[in-house]
Amino acid sequence: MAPFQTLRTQYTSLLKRFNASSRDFEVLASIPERSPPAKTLFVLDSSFNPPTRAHLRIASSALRDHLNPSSRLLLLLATQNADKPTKPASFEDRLAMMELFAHDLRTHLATNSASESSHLNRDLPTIDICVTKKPFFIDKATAIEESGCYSTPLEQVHLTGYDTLIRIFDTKYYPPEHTLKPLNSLFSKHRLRVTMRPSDDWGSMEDQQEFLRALARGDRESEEGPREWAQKIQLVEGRKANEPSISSTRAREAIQSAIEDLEWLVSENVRQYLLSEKPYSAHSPGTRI
Ligand SMILES: Nc1ncnc2c1ncn2[C@@H]1O[C@H](COP(=O)(O)OP(=O)(O)OP(=O)(O)O)[C@@H](O)[C@H]1O
Ligand SMILES: NC(=O)c1ccc[n+]([C@@H]2O[C@H](COP(=O)(O)O)[C@@H](O)[C@H]2O)c1
Repeated sequence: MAPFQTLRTQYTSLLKRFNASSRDFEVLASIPERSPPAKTLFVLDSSFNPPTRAHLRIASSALRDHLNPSSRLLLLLATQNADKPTKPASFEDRLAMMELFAHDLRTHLATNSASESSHLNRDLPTIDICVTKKPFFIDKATAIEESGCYSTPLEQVHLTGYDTLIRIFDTKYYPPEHTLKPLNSLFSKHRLRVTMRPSDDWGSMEDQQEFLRALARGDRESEEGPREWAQKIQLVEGRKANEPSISSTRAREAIQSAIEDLEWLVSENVRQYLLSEKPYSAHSPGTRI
């Protein structure tokens, strides 16, 4: 692994090249660099601000469930968000942390799968560090398809949390008709694997399962969301009831006021980067407001 500052400098120039290009999607790095052709793409789209152990669980559980030597994981950073304005850390810090997270994830998979399945150790998935300018899932999926980086047709499995599923199904994002019809381009070829995220804001596990049952009953057909789409969405459990909830917000708060909590909020190399490079400090070279 390159030293932190080298990593950051590398991503600064890769990002500059991407921003200056007309491309909507680019693979900036692959870990390891050489890899067999992919047959299924798992896509974890996130702000990675910073990457957390929740992201680690989402990705590792998907990769373990669909064990296949030709599975590929894309860690996808969107440089434009559908709702949130850009805030620290800088994109180059986030990309550096994504690469460190990719190493942590591969170590986690190797360590935790040894007794369950010896072949995963040999065939740890390749992880691509990617960027897109597209904030919406329908456009991200098309940008990946059209990038020429992967053979086509190739199924994408987008890994999201329940809060993101709700926003994918919010017609406010689809002008001018404001129906669910634009999602057809996603569900005709691709799938969602959604981790439940019970909370006061998003409801209990039962409430979250009911969302999918309602779709399967045809409750969204009046908005042009056919019931068959429910078969393309897999809901999986996230944290156990007795485990604390993890989010990037919580990790950012821990940096300010409870630095010891970073141990269970983020993976080890990401923690080391946060402690050494201080990407959320007001004096960080890349801080963006
Ligand atoms: N604890 C979690 N449980 C389930 N899904 C999660 C969890 N944390 C993140 N995700 C999902 O991972 C994806 C990327 O997450 P995102 O970058 O928005 O993280 P976040 O922790 O929600 O960020 P922030 O706290 O900065 O709003 C989203 O689809 C989100 O729903
Ligand atoms: N309808 C959509 O496709 C839709 C809606 C809201 C957010 N998003 C995206 O989901 C991702 C996660 O969003 P947050 O970082 O706001 O949780 C971001 O890339 C964001 O742009 C997509």
